[in-house]
Amino acid sequence: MPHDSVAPTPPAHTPAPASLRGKRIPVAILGATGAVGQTFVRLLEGHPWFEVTELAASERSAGRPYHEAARWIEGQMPARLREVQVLPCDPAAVRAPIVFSALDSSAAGDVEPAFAAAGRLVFSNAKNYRMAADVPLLIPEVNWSHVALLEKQRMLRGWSGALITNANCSVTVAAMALAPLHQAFGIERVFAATMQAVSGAGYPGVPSLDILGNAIPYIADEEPKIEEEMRKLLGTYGDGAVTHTPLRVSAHANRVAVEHGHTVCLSVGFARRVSPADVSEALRAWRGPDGIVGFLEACPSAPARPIVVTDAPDRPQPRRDVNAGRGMSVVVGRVREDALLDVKLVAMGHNTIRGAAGGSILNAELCVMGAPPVPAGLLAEITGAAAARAS
Ligand SMILES: NC(=O)C1=CN([C@@H]2O[C@H](COP(=O)(O)OP(=O)(O)OC[C@H]3O[C@@H](n4cnc5c(N)ncnc54)[C@H](OP(=O)(O)O)[C@@H]3O)[C@@H](O)[C@H]2O)C=CC1
Ligand SMILES: N[C@@H](CC(=O)OP(=O)(O)O)C(=O)O
Repeated sequence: MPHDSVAPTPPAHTPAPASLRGKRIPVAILGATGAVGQTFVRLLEGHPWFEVTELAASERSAGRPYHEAARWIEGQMPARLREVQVLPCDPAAVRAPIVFSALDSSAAGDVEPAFAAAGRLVFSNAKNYRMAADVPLLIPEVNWSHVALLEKQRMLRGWSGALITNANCSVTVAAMALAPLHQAFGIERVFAATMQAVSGAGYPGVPSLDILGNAIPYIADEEPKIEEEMRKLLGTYGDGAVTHTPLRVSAHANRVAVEHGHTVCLSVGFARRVSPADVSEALRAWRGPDGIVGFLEACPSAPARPIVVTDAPDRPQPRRDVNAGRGMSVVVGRVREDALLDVKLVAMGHNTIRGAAGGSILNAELCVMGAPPVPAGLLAEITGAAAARAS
């Protein structure tokens, strides 16, 4: 299939924004021992703008060298981090101005606001604050305009830092496929059935005897998250708030014996007559909102194409397509007429890269670039305060 399907590698050496003055920004990873935390470590190793300087996790891991605290899942742990001592998730112990959170939701609720209150720019993967009215829930190509919420958030909460969230991994895959169609034609109804990889359940996750040779038609809390987050992601920003789109969404969430890559089968009903050919054309042309395409092109983690459309009758497949765009592209195929709604299609994307760590890193890259409407001076304020703390 003609797409840029390659294994994840450190990002290309994109020129850094002038504001960095040749220096990389120190970043910390909270929840660094887990499946998403380790994906952050892998993706950030060799990153041209960010340098992982601190790793934090629970009290069970704090004080131990990283190689002892983390059971490394994929490839090799970067040698330079093996002996780094894991810190507790406490802003008094972790100094970096930018914090990537891969925390379990049981910890994220208290820890993430504590870091934002302590002047850090927090990029969260946890579910806790995604639906809060003053918290941006971002997929850059889908709804970057929602980052404008930060202004209100910092004022209302009195935070010198800020909190930005990522969407649930299944809804990320679905929303990337639906956003171009919603913008072009207006979607009224969506039926979504997922087939979700085991890495979505974290480490150690689902017991092997439950999942091998099996499919489990239940993932706790997943279906309401898909339905609600979709309406916020596809909503519009104006006057300091995001208006959720009045889309009717019905989701079925299933766990399958796949390592990485969430597949979502979608049937879509539009406000007007739309053909499969119209859908394919809109998906192929889509790059995201005009205002940020130039910024995205300069981001080391952005894929050349956010959506890769395939005409092959049996794709996308996680094993073959999950690393498209270094895990940052969503692959869409099987676009065809639907007897119940209008058009149906299949979307698949990497759950721990686009659906989690890679998505957060892309959000951070756009903030570093100051891609509008990021509040003016946000990064300078946060890194300046960090420099003052360090001196
Ligand atoms: N896996 C995926 O595809 C996706 C995951 N997410 C979300 O990302 C987050 C991380 O997921 P994942 O990596 O899969 O989960 P894991 O269970 O693999 O990792 C959880 C991490 O949280 C840490 N942690 C747990 N409890 C505490 C605590 N009380 N205080 C501090 N740290 C704690 C763990 O540290 P320790 O090792 O010390 O226990 C570990 O580092 C979750 O919120 C998840 O919902 C979002 C999208 C996709
Ligand atoms: N529930 C997802 C992963 C996840 O952690 O989602 P969330 O961050 O929305 O809880 C899965 O199992 O594949």
